[in-house]
Formats: sequence, structure tokens, C-alpha cells
Amino acid sequence: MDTTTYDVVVIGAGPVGENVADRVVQGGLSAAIVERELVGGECSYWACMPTKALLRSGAALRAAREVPGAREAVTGDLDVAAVLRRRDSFASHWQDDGQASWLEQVGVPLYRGHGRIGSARVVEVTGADGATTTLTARHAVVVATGSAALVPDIDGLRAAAPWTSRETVAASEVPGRLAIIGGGVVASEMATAFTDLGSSVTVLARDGVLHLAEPFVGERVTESLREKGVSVRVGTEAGSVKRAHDGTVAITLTTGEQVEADELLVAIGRTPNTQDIGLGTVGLTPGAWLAVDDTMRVVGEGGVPIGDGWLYAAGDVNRRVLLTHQGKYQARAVGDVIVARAKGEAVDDGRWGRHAATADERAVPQVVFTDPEIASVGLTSAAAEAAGLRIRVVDYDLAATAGSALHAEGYRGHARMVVDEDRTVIVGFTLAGPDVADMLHAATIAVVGEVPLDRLWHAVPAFPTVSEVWLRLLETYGR
Ligand SMILES: Cc1cc2nc3c(=O)[nH]c(=O)nc-3n(C[C@H](O)[C@H](O)[C@H](O)COP(=O)(O)OP(=O)(O)OC[C@H]3O[C@@H](n4cnc5c(N)ncnc54)[C@H](O)[C@@H]3O)c2cc1C
Ligand SMILES: NC(=O)c1ccc[n+]([C@@H]2O[C@H](COP(=O)([O-])OP(=O)(O)OC[C@H]3O[C@@H](n4cnc5c(N)ncnc54)[C@H](O)[C@@H]3O)[C@@H](O)[C@H]2O)c1
Repeated sequence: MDTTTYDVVVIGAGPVGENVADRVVQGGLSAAIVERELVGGECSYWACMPTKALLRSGAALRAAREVPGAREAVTGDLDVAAVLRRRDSFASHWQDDGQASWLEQVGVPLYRGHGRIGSARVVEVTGADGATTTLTARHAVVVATGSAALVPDIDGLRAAAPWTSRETVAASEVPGRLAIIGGGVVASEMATAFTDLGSSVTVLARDGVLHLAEPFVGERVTESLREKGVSVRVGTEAGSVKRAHDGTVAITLTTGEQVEADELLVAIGRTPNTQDIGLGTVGLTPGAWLAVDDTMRVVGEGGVPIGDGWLYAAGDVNRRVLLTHQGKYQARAVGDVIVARAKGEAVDDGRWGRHAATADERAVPQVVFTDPEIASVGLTSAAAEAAGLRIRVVDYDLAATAGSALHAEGYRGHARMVVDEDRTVIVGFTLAGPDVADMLHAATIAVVGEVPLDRLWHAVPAFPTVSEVWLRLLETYGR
């Protein structure tokens, strides 16, 4: 048995683990990383990148069809094989050499195998050959093991071999009929992608489509999916599932109705990858999400850090925000705080401090790549009210901007800004419309910077762009 010591040991080389290790090394400490599957994690091979590659061709074709002049040049439909090839290339053909060599370049040794906490500051790595390597951390162990698709206990579901996001994103063929359980982000994006690719899609959205967003979001995405021929069944729940010998999947709803499909995607949320990482050795429950303090130290009962604070958790596994960019933001804070503590430097963990992931609470940006695109940051009006803020909601029709008319014929879109009336700052912003994704960062800056509306009047949007909606929202609010 081989034993090696580093300042920091990171379990999981997804986008978050990679960034923690890099940050630690940039801070002058040594770090090793453990990965049981592919360096790059879910995001690179089965999530962010390949899903967006699947969606982009359909969006580009729609965009061309909405502009006279370009429309006439479009003579056919999507080339499905070419879309899948592009997806394969964005998933690096499920090979991680590129990301593994990046680790080498930044000076982070990679241990391939399954990592488990053996005791305080000790990680046991079991390789594919069954051999175990023991890694000891002088300062910290960081759990960045991410999450996996949650498969509910529906009668017959597991036996029917449903697709999770992984099989869907990596599909080599487009099913004729695709049923989806769930109405969240994965369900909405995959319903859009597979409809574009030619599947006949049914969405079983128990709680509605994107129901946690501003209400106009779910309405517009549902309307657009239905216009494309998707059967969106809101308020319906699967009671049982059975796959016949010919491969057909029959989903019996709790109402007794039946939906048939060739494949069934289950997209009802995530479960943490903590079942088998040795949590029992530190008094935590295997399979649980890891609760953390403001500097991402894992805490047990009563919010007290484990041991002397040597165990950290970042990314999906701590359940704060299940998004790559936000996990990487946590990774930067975690890497820096571990270095600061190791060197005996001051820890800056106050609100908006260098070592705290404050934006996780009130300023999370997200883009959902549906048609229309949804871009949001901060609190929805409902969440702001629930948080006890005195708010004013300001709405504007994106189609009423000069830029939108130029952008596409029949442009449909909407913007909402949620203003905290006591401080006259924006606490939430949501956009729905074609190509709104890249307009989001302006809103994120306004929310994080807590820029007073009076000052925003001096941020003049260029004419004629869709971003002129900023001026229109201020005018609607009044000066
Ligand atoms: C279909 C889909 C689409 C998405 N699209 C987006 C998007 O467009 N934008 C966005 O921001 N987010 C998106 N997300 C979310 C994003 O994928 C996650 O938030 C992100 O991958 C989390 O990163 P992570 O490093 O915490 O975990 P992961 O990416 O899950 O990486 C964890 C790594 O740890 C490894 N691991 C686990 N256990 C062990 C162990 N015991 N030993 C060794 N290694 C281990 C895993 O193999 C994995 O490589 C999407 C998610 C899904 C499912
Ligand atoms: N573009 C992006 O940013 C992007 C894209 C895809 C995924 N993601 C991330 O991946 C995570 C997982 O996505 P997701 O769509 O699986 O989860 P989600 O939490 O977004 O949505 C889950 C949906 O399933 C429904 N649901 C829950 N339990 C159910 C049940 N038993 N039966 C029927 N419906 C049920 C919920 O009402 C909800 O609509 C998200 O948290 C998201 O942050 C992000």
C-alpha cells in the first residue's frame, strides 16, 4: 500500500473539484485530485456542454427562419446526424485526455479511482484493479463529488430501464416518441432539443413547467412547446411504468390514463454522490447532501464544523446551487480560504468577502436554453415577498424595443425587474425571449453591485439593441 501526503486532497474532478485544486496550487500549496470516472465531471460529458450542443442547431435554424432574407435561404430541416456529431465533439467523445493534461499542466497529480474518507484528513483511493492508495492531507480534504439523477420509486420504473439525463444527452439515436417525467430545467431543455430533432415528445409536468421561475416563464415555455407539437401534461403524475417486449414503454398516470413512448426520460432532480465516500467515519450520514458553513466547511449537528474544520464540500454536493458556474465560484472561495487558513492569514468570510460565496444566496444567474430562452438572476417576485422584502414588480414587453423588431420578425419576449423599494435596488431580473442569454450579465452586475436605480439611469443602453429594455423598465418604474 502506497501512502502519499499533500496539503489538500480533492475528491471528484468535475468542474468544481478541478477549480478547487487549481486555486490551492495557485496559492502555493500542493493538491492532489481523485476521479473515478472522467476528469471534467457531469458538466463536460453529460450535462452543460453536450446539452447546449444538442440545442444550438435548432435555435440557429429557428433564428434564420425568423428573419426575412435569411429565411428564404433555409431549404431543409436539421441534419440530425450532424447535430449528434457536433454533440459528440462537444462531449470530447467522452475522452478526458484534454482535461487530464490540463491537471498535469497546472501541477495537480490525478489519482484515478474511487475516493473514500478513511479517517480525519485521510482519503483511500481504490483503483480499477482493486489496489488502494492512501492520500493524507496536511490541511484539508474537499468533497466535490457532485450529484446524479434522482430516480423515484415508481412501480415498474427501474425495470423499464428509463433514461436519465445521461442516456438522453448521449443518445446515439433519436427516439420516435419520448416521454419525460418532470417539468424542470432538464425536462424543458430536453423536450426542446428532442422535438427539434424529430421526436414526438410528451412532458408529464406534475408541478408545471419551470414552476419555480416567474409565472410568465412557465406560461411561455409551455405555450411554445405546445406550438411545436409537444404534449405538455401539467398536474399529471406517473403511477406505474412497464416496458413491453417490443420496447414500448407504457406509463400509467395516477388518473388511469396511459402514455406510450419508445423511451422515457426521468428528470425530477438530483441526489448527492455521497453514498460511498466514507461519511460514516466522520459521523455523517451516507447518501446525505453535505451542509456547509459560509466558507464551505462541512458542518455536523448544530452547524459545528467536522473535527477542527479540515473537511470542505463544494459544488452540487452541498446543494447550495446546482449550477457549474456557481460551483466554480464556490471553488475559488474554498481554494483561497484553505490557503489563507493554512498560512495563518485572515479569513474574509463576511458578506461579499473574498472567502464567502455570498452570491449563492441572492444573486444566482441561470440561463435555460429553451425556446424562448430564459435568463434570470436573483429573487423572483414570489421569493422576494417570501423573504419579507417590500418590492415593486416592473414588467416590459421585449417586443416593444426597436432592437427586437430588427432581431427577428414576430419577436416575442418579456422582461421583469423586481425592485427592493426600501433600498431602490434590483433584487431580481428575468428575461424570456430569443437570444436573451447574453443580456443576463448586466442584470447580475446590477444585483450584485446593488446599483441604485438613480445611478442606472446613467447606464445608457445602445440603440437599436434589445438591451434598450433596461431604459424602458426604468421609465416604467418612473424617476
Ligand atoms: C442535463 C444537465 C444539464 C445541465 N446544464 C447546465 C448548464 O447549462 N449550466 C450550468 O451551469 N449547469 C448545468 N447543469 C448542472 C451542472 O452539470 C452541475 O452543476 C455541475 O456539473 C456540478 O459540478 P460538480 O463538480 O459539483 O459535480 P460533477 O460535475 O457531478 O462532478 C463530480 C465528479 O466527482 C466524481 N466522483 C464522484 N464520486 C467520486 C468518488 N467517490 N471518488 C472519485 N470521484 C468521484 C464524478 O465522477 C465526477 O466526475 C446541468 C446538469 C444536467 C444534469
Ligand atoms: N441550463 C441550466 O442551467 C441547466 C440545465 C439542466 C440542468 N440544470 C441543473 O440540473 C439540476 C437538475 O435538473 P432537473 O430538471 O432534474 O431538476 P429540477 O429541480 O430543475 O426540476 C425537477 C422537476 O421535477 C418535478 N418533480 C419532482 N419530483 C417529481 C416526481 N416525483 N414526479 C414528477 N415530477 C417531479 C419538480 O416539480 C420539478 O419541476 C437543476 O437543479 C439545474 O440547476 C441546469
